[in-house]
Amino acid sequence: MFIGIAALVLAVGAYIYKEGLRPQEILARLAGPFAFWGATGPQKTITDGSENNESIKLKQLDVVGNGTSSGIYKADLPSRRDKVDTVVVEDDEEEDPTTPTAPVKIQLSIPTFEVEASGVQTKKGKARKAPVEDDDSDEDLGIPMFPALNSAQRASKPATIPQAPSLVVPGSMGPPPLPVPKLASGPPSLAAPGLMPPPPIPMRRPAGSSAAASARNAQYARPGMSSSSSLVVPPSASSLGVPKTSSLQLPPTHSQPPPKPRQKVILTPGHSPLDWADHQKRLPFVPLRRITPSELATHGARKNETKTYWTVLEGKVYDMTPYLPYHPGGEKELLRVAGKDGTKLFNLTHPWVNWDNMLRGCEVGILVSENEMLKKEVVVDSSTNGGDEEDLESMD
Ligand code: HEM
Repeated sequence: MFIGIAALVLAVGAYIYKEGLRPQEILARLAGPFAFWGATGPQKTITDGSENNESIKLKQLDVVGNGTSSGIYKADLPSRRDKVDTVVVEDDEEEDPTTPTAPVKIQLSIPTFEVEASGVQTKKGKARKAPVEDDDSDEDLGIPMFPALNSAQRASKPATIPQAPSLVVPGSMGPPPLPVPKLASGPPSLAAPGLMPPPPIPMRRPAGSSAAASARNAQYARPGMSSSSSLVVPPSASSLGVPKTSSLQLPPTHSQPPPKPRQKVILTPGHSPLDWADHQKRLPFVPLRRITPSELATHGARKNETKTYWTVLEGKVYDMTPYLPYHPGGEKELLRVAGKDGTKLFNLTHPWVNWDNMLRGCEVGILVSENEMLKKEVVVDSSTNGGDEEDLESMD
């Protein structure tokens, strides 16, 4: 008895070892003969289409649609297989071939997952051959169909994973950041963000902005930048808050008023400066004498019966009549000082001109006041000899 039981156990063990059955499969084999007890529908068997054509019993769990053979079946696989390409369903019942086929869903007991066989076709009235979804994971049934989120397989294949931040496993090395294209001569704002702040956006100044704003913007101008520096308005003392009476007042930007436009006239031929120099040498000598302002006035521009025009420069009286056609500024300008002292206006116009040398041949005397002329006349009358020439020399 004992030997018989031992032999039976050994035989069963050898069979299990030969078939490579798992515990679930063993239980399924043992419960197979009693499966019809819980059957809710007709019994079906499927074959895997392989050479040994091993049959698999099905237990219909649910009916899909009107087809009697369509539904969800529970299959008890007799053994482990690498692939089940084709499932042939042998129906016990006769079916109408014209009945539209419906998908057959097979729930395998080893392991517990569903194989959906779509497009089931009737074979010779009774048999059905339907392609079954390939089951490559039959050998590794305990491994999930897809790599787990924290698996090394997913982390080692960053290229196949979309670059979505949510799929990056914490703690693992994610894919390297995409290279950001940089322009060699582009502004810093085109570089990778976060390296340096973007440059300040140039704000357009409102019309009538103060010169202080220009001074603030001037600090961004590089020295030697003529384009920007020429457009920057130099700050004035008032714009910088410095009172005009303060000793810290900035020097004026313009030390003198802007020069007036040249007023040179086109001289007639033969009246150039060189011509005047030559003409001056040939002027007749005129003895110098004392000239009062009243006499000077008779040689003015208006009410002049003498038709000669005199002026006074630094106390010397000049007859500028021969110089009128030689004056580069025109006769009209020269006649403005006729009959009066023209020193101030002369120096305002062209202080660089050596008038003493230019008008040497035009000198007629010296300007004396009316009182001095009267005193001199008294002196002359009291003396026996006329001393006019001595007096003029002493005056010089
Ligand atoms: C009376 C003695 C004067 C002499 C000898 C004289 C001589 C000259 C000379 C040599 C120039 C040429 C300067 C240059 O090219 O740089 C000149 C220009 C001129 N002068 Fe006179 N001048 C006299 C009086 C006056 C007076 C009284 C006025 C006006 C009120 C006047 C108005 C001018 C003007 C407007 C120019 C042209 C300046 C310019 O644009 O270049 N001048 N004068």
